[in-house]
Amino acid sequence: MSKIKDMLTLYFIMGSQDCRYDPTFTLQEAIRGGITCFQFREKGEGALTGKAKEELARSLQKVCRNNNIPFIVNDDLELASLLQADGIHVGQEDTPIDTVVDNFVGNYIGLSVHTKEEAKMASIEQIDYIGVGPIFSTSTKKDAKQPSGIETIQSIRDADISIPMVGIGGIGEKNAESVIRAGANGVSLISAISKSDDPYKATQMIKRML
Ligand SMILES: Cc1ncc(COP(=O)(O)OP(=O)(O)O)c(N)n1
Ligand SMILES: Cc1ncsc1CCOP(=O)(O)O
Ligand SMILES: [Mg+2]
Repeated sequence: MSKIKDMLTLYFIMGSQDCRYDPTFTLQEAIRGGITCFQFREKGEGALTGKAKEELARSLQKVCRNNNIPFIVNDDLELASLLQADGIHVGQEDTPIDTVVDNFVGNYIGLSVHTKEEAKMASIEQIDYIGVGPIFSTSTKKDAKQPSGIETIQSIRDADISIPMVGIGGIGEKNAESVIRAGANGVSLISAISKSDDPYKATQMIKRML
């Protein structure tokens, strides 16, 4: 399997606003449990901004570096460039992909898509993977669209779009396998790990399903 597909297997996303415990501890436990990639997404109610956001990003990046886990920054092209992150993830309403391609020198560019039509519109040669969702209902992202179900993943694969893909939104131990069966290369998730009372065990349980 390709390096990027391996990397996407268990893609953990979080920011301080999502965590039950200290974010650095949460990330360390998730890494110990078997995540394969991390996205720093400091966003929403209670999120840090400015220097505090940058400092947290730097310390989480250090944890990733020490454990050979790719460190991806959500939305913030300036921060991703400043930190020389491994990747950046943007959505349909974020910085346009052309601008990201022209300004970001890291390895990976990810794009969110909600439908098969958006996946078809994506300039596949400019991006490394897509994040498809929300698949199931989520209370983590307040402005999330309606959940589409695993059918969207199936329909993207049926349309012969073979780009590496992760599902996102409401994914946990009970439904992770169905997302992979539908054709995704991995699952990305926030609360199933970040809000768990035992992030290490929660990660392990999900990893077993993949
Ligand atoms: C892997 C992955 N997939 C999708 C998203 C969602 O991105 P977006 O729609 O831009 O929403 P925000 O996360 O920015 O609120 C993601 N972050 N990661
Ligand atoms: C960032 C994002 N994009 C679509 S759903 C979502 C939130 C996923 O969080 P959770 O895994 O807690 O449902
Ligand atoms: Mg975004």
